Amino acid sequence: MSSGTPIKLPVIDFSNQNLKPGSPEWDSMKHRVREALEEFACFEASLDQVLELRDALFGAMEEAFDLPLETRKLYVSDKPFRGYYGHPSKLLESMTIDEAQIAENIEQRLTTTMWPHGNISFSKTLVSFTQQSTRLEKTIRRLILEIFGVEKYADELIDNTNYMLKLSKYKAPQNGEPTSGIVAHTDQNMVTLLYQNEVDGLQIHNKDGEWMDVKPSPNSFIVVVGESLRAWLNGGLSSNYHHVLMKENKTRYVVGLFAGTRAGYHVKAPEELVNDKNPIMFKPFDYEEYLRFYSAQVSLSHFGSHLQAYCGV
Ligand SMILES: O=C(O)CCC(=O)C(=O)O
Ligand SMILES: [Fe+2]
Repeated sequence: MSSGTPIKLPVIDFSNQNLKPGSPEWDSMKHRVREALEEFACFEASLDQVLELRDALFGAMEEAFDLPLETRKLYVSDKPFRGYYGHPSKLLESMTIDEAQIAENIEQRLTTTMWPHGNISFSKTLVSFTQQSTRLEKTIRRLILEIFGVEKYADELIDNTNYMLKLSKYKAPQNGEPTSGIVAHTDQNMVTLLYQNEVDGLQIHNKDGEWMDVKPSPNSFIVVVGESLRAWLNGGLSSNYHHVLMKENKTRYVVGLFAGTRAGYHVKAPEELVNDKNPIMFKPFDYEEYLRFYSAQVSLSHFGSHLQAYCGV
């Protein structure tokens, strides 16, 4: 296990809520996002507004996870969501929310699994967090599509997005030795945003295949490109190899927002990105169907590019 070298990822500020596509600020962010993704397949997106939720979010997670269960992961989706991400044994609750019912649903289905009598303030915090982070993700995806000159597909792609919120706790190492929190992988979805408490642990591969410690600021999300976006862009971006190594003697809490595509939507590179020099890399696939294949491969401890094995051309 590698101790890792500290790295400061490029930080791109998304706090301006009036940011308009086509404005000079938008164009300069686009260039910075492109540079960051080419170099690291990863960057920090800062959003000052999230600081208002920080104490409430991690405070409630500490309380909620302080129950007999070892690990708690909760899944929230803003559209009907079936299946799971990762190991089903770790799935505590899967649920759907829609704009109108978002607060009520979280209240009833999510917090009651942690607090038998509900927890209104935590549900409100989660609703605000979901709204802030999904909005940020959509902006980032628009910028990325523009980088590749295919922004005309942004609405369609975003409309076919399924969001999942995963709340995770990583226990401090028991005997002082660095302990694996999550094994090395690439994300299989489109884009992931990670928001953590003050305890670091995420490591990413740099271009030379060395592990780098990621140290995000309190107002930053770590943005990770997944395999589905790589496939949709016909290999235009790489997806980032990462894992979690727990080194500090403290508990780490992370909220991850996973943007994937909904069942029935075929992930397929637009024709603009396919030509003689860049032949199509993956056959069109349904993300949810692919996830079933992926989960089976992972539980058999098979490594390598699962997407390549599933639908590589
Ligand atoms: O906890 C983290 O920082 C990373 C989690 C992760 O990589 C994942 O859930 O896919
Ligand atoms: Fe991941």
